[in-house]
Amino acid sequence: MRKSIATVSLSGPLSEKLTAIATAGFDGVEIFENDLLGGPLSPEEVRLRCADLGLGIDLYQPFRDFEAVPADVLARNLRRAERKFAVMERLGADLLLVCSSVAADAVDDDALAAEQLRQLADRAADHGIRIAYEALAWGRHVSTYDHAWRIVEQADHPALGTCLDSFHILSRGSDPKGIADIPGEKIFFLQLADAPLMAMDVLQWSRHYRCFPGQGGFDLAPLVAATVRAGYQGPLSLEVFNDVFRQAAAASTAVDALRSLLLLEESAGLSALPAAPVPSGIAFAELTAADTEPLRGVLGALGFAHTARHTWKPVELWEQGEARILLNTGVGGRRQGPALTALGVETSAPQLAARRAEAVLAPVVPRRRAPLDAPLDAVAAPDGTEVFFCRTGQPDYPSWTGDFTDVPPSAVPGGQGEPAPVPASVPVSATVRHIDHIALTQPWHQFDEAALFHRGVLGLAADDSLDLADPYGLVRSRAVASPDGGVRIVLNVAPAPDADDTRLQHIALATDDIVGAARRLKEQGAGPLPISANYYDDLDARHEFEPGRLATLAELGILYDRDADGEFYHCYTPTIGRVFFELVQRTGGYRGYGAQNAAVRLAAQRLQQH
Ligand SMILES: O=C(O)c1ccc(O)c(O)c1
Ligand SMILES: [Mg+2]
Repeated sequence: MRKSIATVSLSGPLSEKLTAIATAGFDGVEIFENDLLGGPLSPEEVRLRCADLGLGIDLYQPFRDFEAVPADVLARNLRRAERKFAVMERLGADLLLVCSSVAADAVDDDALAAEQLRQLADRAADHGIRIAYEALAWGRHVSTYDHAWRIVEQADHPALGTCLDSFHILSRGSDPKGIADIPGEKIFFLQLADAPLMAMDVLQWSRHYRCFPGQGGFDLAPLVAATVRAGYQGPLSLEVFNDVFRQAAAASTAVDALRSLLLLEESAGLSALPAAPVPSGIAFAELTAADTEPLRGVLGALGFAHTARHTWKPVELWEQGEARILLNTGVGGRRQGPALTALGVETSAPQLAARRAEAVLAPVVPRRRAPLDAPLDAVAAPDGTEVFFCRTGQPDYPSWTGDFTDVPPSAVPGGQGEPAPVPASVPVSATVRHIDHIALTQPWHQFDEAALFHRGVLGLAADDSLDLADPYGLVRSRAVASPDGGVRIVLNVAPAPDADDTRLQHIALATDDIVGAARRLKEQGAGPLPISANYYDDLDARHEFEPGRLATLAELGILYDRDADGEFYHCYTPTIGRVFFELVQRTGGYRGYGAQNAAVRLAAQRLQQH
């Protein structure tokens, strides 16, 4: 279907918004009046600019507080409307959105509202303009879509129809099924916005927290499907009022916006995007640093071995069980690091995954490949992390590991090919099994975008967003995971718009012997991060442990959580650059991340930094 977006959804001056909207690939725009009023471009210039960019002006909005008023007010409102019709003619726009009145002088009289809207439509028609009447969720007398439709029906004018807005409909808990009762040709416009589920005043909710479809808690697909089933043939148009998007870079917000519409169309059964299986695991995590020595030390202490190196890139492969970590010293123009710059996801169909990613506007990472390298498709996540689609060690597809040559432990100068020497008291058997999850701190303005990206590109499901207390602010956190937990990514947004290079990232490693692994770290002088004794007093108050257990946890800085499904033990290495490691042990069916302990961990990390 045709795809449009209201200019209010993006930051910047109108001309920049229009460029971003066209570049992302939209077909049309709703011109939000304030964007015109404050700008230097005349309506004719806006019209030309849109034409040059290949954008249609699908709607001009909003026209407020028109209907159900005393006669003298009506006369003034009609005069006001005539002026707007003139602007619209100069713009070349032929659809005006009229929102239900919030004015104190509006009366609760549907027949009067219908009669006055009919008069408005009659005058609009003289200019070749149509009117789309929309119920604001906080309208004074008209606040539901079915009520707005009844008035439109009563007015019975060909130039008057209704505008449906998913936010107003779903925020009030209205059932979109009733849309089926509206003749499709009387639905003049469809505006789409999602929002996180919140208990707050609906006007504030709408004006500050709307987000793109798929980023909030509303179920938009049935609403869109019902509207299309009713016979609606106009555009799917995003109208998002959001405090963060108002400040973010318009170009990336516009791409995020279009991606949300593509995914919504897919979930409403209106289009078929290339499908791909959900990834089954994390193939590798790649850390980039000018100096990888401190990371090697920690990896050794964690029980990893340097097993192979890339045939021609400055990249080392470190392995333990199914956990694979790449150390890349080819920092190029990038930060000195260390930083987590890439991750590989394990998929049965890497090419399908790449095709889907591209179809949902994931930027494809240009490949630098030597002729014999395995084909490796990668896309960039919103935070710049490269996501590679991998099929590791299977006969039916070239494995990325084929680009690495084994490093015999003895051949590595300084013995770096082996795990660091371990005192005899510590069992040398590897206890890390695989990468449990990866935590990526997102740029502050791309948190919602990141969750939708991982859902739409990788097929991961998003948990609810959580607020975690850091001594210097709140960290918002949202996990995205595959249904079986094979791939888990935790997206965090830092408390303050920190400089990029202070954004922390971490790799969590699954072990089935957290105490052994933590003790080994301790004996190697690589952690674990000390945790306040007060935490263990509280743990003691909340849970009963077998004798000696709590003391062991406290000694090794191991945090603990429990839910109805199982238990969770976790501890941390110190932070190196932007990166730290976590060891986790899950028992039973525990699926969380120890969010309960996040504040204590964040406080301990802050203490370590100072
Ligand atoms: O918040 C508002 O006033 C407003 C204006 C126009 C709309 O289409 C809308 O949904 C809300
Ligand atoms: Mg609206």
